[in-house]
Amino acid sequence: MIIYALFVMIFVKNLCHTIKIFTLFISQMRLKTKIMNIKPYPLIVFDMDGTLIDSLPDIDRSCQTLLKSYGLPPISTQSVRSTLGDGIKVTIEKILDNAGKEASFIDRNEAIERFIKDYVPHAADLSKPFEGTEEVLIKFKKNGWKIALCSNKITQAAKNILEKLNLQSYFDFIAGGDCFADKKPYPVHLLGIINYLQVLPTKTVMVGDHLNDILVARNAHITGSIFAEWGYGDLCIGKEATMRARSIKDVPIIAEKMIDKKP
Ligand SMILES: O=C(O)COP(=O)(O)O
Repeated sequence: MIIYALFVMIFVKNLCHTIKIFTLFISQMRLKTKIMNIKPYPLIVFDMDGTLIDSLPDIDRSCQTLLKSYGLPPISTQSVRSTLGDGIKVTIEKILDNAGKEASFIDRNEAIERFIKDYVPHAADLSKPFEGTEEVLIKFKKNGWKIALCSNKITQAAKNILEKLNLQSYFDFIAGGDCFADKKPYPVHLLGIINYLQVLPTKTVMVGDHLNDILVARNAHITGSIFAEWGYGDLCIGKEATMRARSIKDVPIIAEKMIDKKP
């Protein structure tokens, strides 16, 4: 009887051990499959304002409408342009901070809401893609690249613009500044896109005209960045980028050179 009980105990112990090994084996197989599923597609990530789209006219119009609604005088388009890059919230704060004493009592949150209400539905009334944008997107698609947008704009505004300009279908993912826990230059914005598309940071290139675009590429440790010299940013930002491009039409050839396309 004792010997029989001993046999049962040994059998149960071995069975538990076997189950443990089997579970470990299954989880390792799952991990291997997940790693193998990461596709070798290269990814090109574009900033929007001043890189793909000349969006300043609509932003400027909504800024002037906002100032007028508070009885404040208009400001120059150049001043509006200098506030771009960190998203709408920062743009409105900067504009009101520069509007003098009369603007100091304006509730910033209410002003941002007022701006969004006017801007989002009209974000593409006057905006146009920079010359060559569509042919560049077609070229990337043909060459087997994934395409994403990484903008500090509100996602809905970015989508409205791409839809109205018939460019939305080229994008595998559109991530505005409200898409992840933080926005450019924080790496979570770009890494969120990379993770969503299941591609590799080492096969990703970021294109942009603002320091945030160059810094997000650096912070996310991707292949590198291309500074958009045709955009709204100061040309000296180009020194911080991996490469520079004079025109959007030069981007595909530069990006191809930056990426090692071997699997
Ligand atoms: O609207 C902004 O301030 C910035 O937008 P962008 O990231 O597309 O340049």
